[in-house]
Amino acid sequence: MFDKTLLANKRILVTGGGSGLGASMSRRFAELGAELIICGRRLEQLEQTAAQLRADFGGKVSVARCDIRDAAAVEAMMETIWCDGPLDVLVNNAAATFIAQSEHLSARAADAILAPTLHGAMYCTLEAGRRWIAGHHKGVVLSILSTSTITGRAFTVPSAMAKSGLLAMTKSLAVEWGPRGIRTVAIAPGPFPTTGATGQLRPETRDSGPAAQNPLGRVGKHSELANLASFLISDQAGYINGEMVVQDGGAHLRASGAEDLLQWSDAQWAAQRAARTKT
Ligand SMILES: CCCCCCCCCCC/C=C/C(=O)SCCNC(=O)CCNC(=O)[C@H](O)C(C)(C)COP(=O)(O)OP(=O)(O)OC[C@H]1O[C@@H](n2cnc3c(N)ncnc32)[C@H](O)[C@@H]1OP(=O)(O)O
Ligand SMILES: NC(=O)C1=CN([C@@H]2O[C@H](COP(=O)(O)OP(=O)(O)OC[C@H]3O[C@@H](n4cnc5c(N)ncnc54)[C@H](OP(=O)(O)O)[C@@H]3O)[C@@H](O)[C@H]2O)C=CC1
Repeated sequence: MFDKTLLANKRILVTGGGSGLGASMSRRFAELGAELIICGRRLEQLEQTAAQLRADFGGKVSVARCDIRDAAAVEAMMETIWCDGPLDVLVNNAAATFIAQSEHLSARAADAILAPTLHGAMYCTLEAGRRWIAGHHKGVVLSILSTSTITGRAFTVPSAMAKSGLLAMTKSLAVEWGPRGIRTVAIAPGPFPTTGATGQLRPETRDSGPAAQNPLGRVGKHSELANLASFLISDQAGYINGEMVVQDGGAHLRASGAEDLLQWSDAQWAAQRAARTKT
């Protein structure tokens, strides 16, 4: 689909690049010639993904153990990265969510979602952006958002709020940082099976799965998202700025993806709270 050198000479940080969609994007970027840095909280998971990428594609892949909720840790990670040269691309991928009745959300629960999803992505963007501007270096920020930015989404309100905030960041910085040579773009994926999404959104406990609800009758393939991401961060997309591309098979045109949960009984919600998974 792409020239094998599409991302040659690009140095890319993928937050949450050790697993899920972050790992799938990292894989495609490495295949297209990029140098990668992947970050997350679980060092062993990062090392395992990096070793596989090195073995498969032979390029340079580094890992950074970093909890992006911690602004000082993000700053330290960026300092370390810049010691070897500037990044060219930041992919804000790491995020958290779970389904819950909003009236049962404690402040700590709301913060557990907002902290990595909104604040963490913003810390990463500001740390990369200020270095690009100081060094007169071009950059691209790709943020992985959600169609909740268009529809809102019941039962995952902090996630919908965080993703909508990042869409505002994407549009605002397109204007503010565009003149500095920095593009900001986003993808709104529909359902793509991952351990994290399955664990937190519990499709197996819901009436009809995300594939059945989708106009195309299926969930997304990781390769589809990885290819879209590769295009958006490449120079071929050099005139796309401030845009969010929806990749959901048309699902959001039909419903937000949470309507089935309106039928849940109090007993089902109690069971959900009791069975909550932790990653
Ligand atoms: C493929 C299926 C798709 C079907 C639907 C289609 C629509 C798709 C659109 C999806 C949009 C976005 C998707 C995603 O983001 S998917 C990625 C999800 N991945 C993750 O969440 C991974 C990262 N997760 C984590 O880091 C943690 O699991 C998490 C942050 C969620 C919680 O861990 P943390 O250690 O921070 O939290 P604590 O255990 O300390 O708890 C803090 C407070 O939060 C409350 N809590 C935690 N989990 C739950 C829960 N499941 N339900 C209710 N409350 C929860 C916890 O009780 C604490 O509060 P209190 O101290 O007040 O008790
Ligand atoms: N899968 C889907 O259906 C959809 C996904 N999305 C979005 O796509 C992106 C990827 O989702 P998906 O792959 O499913 O999620 P996963 O839960 O599978 O992966 C999340 C990744 O983020 C990392 N991460 C989580 N919290 C932190 C933190 N505080 N600091 C650093 N890294 C962290 C995790 O690593 P570690 O645990 O080691 O920290 C993990 O590698 C997210 O932005 C999500 O909102 C949007 C719509 C649908």
